[in-house]
Amino acid sequence: MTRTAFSRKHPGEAPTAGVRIVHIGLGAFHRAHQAWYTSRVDEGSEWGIAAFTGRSPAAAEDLQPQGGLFTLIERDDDGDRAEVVGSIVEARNGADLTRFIELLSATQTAIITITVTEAGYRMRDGLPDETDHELCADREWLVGNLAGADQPDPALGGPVTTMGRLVFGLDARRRANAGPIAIVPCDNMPANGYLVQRAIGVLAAEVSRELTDWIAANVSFVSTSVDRITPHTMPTDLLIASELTGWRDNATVVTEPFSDWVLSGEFPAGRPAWERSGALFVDDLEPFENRKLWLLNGAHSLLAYAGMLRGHETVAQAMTDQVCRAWVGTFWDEAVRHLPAHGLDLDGYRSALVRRFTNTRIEHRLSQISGEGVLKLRVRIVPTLLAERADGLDAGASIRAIGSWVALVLSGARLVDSAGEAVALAKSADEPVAALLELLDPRLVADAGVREAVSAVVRAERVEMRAI
Ligand SMILES: NC(=O)c1ccc[n+]([C@@H]2O[C@H](COP(=O)([O-])OP(=O)(O)OC[C@H]3O[C@@H](n4cnc5c(N)ncnc54)[C@H](O)[C@@H]3O)[C@@H](O)[C@H]2O)c1
Ligand SMILES: O=P(O)(O)OC[C@@H](O)[C@@H](O)[C@H](O)[C@H](O)CO
Repeated sequence: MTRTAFSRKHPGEAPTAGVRIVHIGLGAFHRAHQAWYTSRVDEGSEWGIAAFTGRSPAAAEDLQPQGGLFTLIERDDDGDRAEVVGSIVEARNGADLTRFIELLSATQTAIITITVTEAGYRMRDGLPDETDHELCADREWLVGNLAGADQPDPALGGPVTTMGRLVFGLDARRRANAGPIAIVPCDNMPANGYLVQRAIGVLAAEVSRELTDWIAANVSFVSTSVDRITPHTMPTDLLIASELTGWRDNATVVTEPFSDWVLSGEFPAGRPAWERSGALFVDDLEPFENRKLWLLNGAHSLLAYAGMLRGHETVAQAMTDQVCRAWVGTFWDEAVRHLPAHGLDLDGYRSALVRRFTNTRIEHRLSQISGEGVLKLRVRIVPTLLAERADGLDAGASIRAIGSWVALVLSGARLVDSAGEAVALAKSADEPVAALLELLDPRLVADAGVREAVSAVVRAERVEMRAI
């Protein structure tokens, strides 16, 4: 598939728009979500996306020869529907700082969206992680290279982390006097806009007063709640895509029909009319993000750890296990007690989640969800657990989720985690359960009831522990 060939066959369907959106983190989710939302409302081809990979250049290498075009398969219980999405007009290696800086220095660039996973922000306790070696190196580079009068040449290299690259890019925009811009993180983290604002604020303050002032006057940080279950693409999906579209595509993405995007914040240089494809713009994001992070992502993490311990491999499989399903129901009962009773249609949301989780044709692997447990459990499960305990309740299902993670860690299961060193240290502590809980939140360790209940889950699981 190439853009020229596609346009020839479908005149008018995929003209190449100029770049107005820069994206960082060219994974499956960006393609199924922000790129798709944009493609549905950009009839005038005004809002082209230049998408940069977060780390490995592989996604750009697949997409660039296709001119950024890719097939999105919407996979429902009763079939697949494919469309070719044309909103990504450039796919770039994230290390291509020359193009990145050029685009951020251009007035027409109005928005930066980000999907680099929770770990990609390299934050710890709400601040840039001081123990992250790459981030420390980037901080040194920023201070050493941006404080002077001349802009460093991006062709000679520069930061490697997302936050480092953003600060470099914003400083270039300031120097180019290219005007305001909105930064729109789309990862599953509470108050993600504020988080990025804080990280960038800390790094920029180390660079110069001019940069800090310019950011305060010109950069809007938009917080978002994003939703569309998008598993990793399987090799057979590429064949299915070419059968459905007649195009050979190396960058196919499979997703569910459902999608949701709630945003809060300003777009000082304009934006696509995303509301026409269903996005919701609100003043108060928190109830929406808690509903999504706790009910959907919390249940996902519970199913991942408890389901893996029970031998399941996918969300849909785990949902057919009545034991797992009952734990999910109880977890939802716990979580909804701490959400606003009105305005969120919690019953409808839960019913929809059951339908989405039991879509057997979506192969969403528990192992994919199980990664980054430390960061994920903190925002997906711990808030409900603490709120339940504060109300004098046992928080049994929240404890099941965390206890299952602890049991898996102690069983030696290979769980991907950027906090892997700290997890390994905790695992070898005299009291590993307490040390692992401490990593998630010190308040968990301070509650003897939680410690005992988690230990009970671990003891019960270890009896039947299989090699994983
Ligand atoms: N997949 C989903 O169902 C889904 C739904 C909602 C939100 N999200 C959010 O999107 C994120 C990405 O999901 P995906 O499906 O695109 O995953 P993916 O594995 O397809 O892509 C991940 C992207 O993040 C980049 N990345 C990973 N670690 C990084 C790091 N440390 N620094 C910089 N970049 C890094 C990768 O290079 C890649 O571009 C999720 O972590 C989540 O926060 C995903
Ligand atoms: O993508 P992750 O690894 O942050 O989390 C795994 C899933 O819980 C997540 O991707 C959900 O499927 C998604 O948030 C649904 O919108």
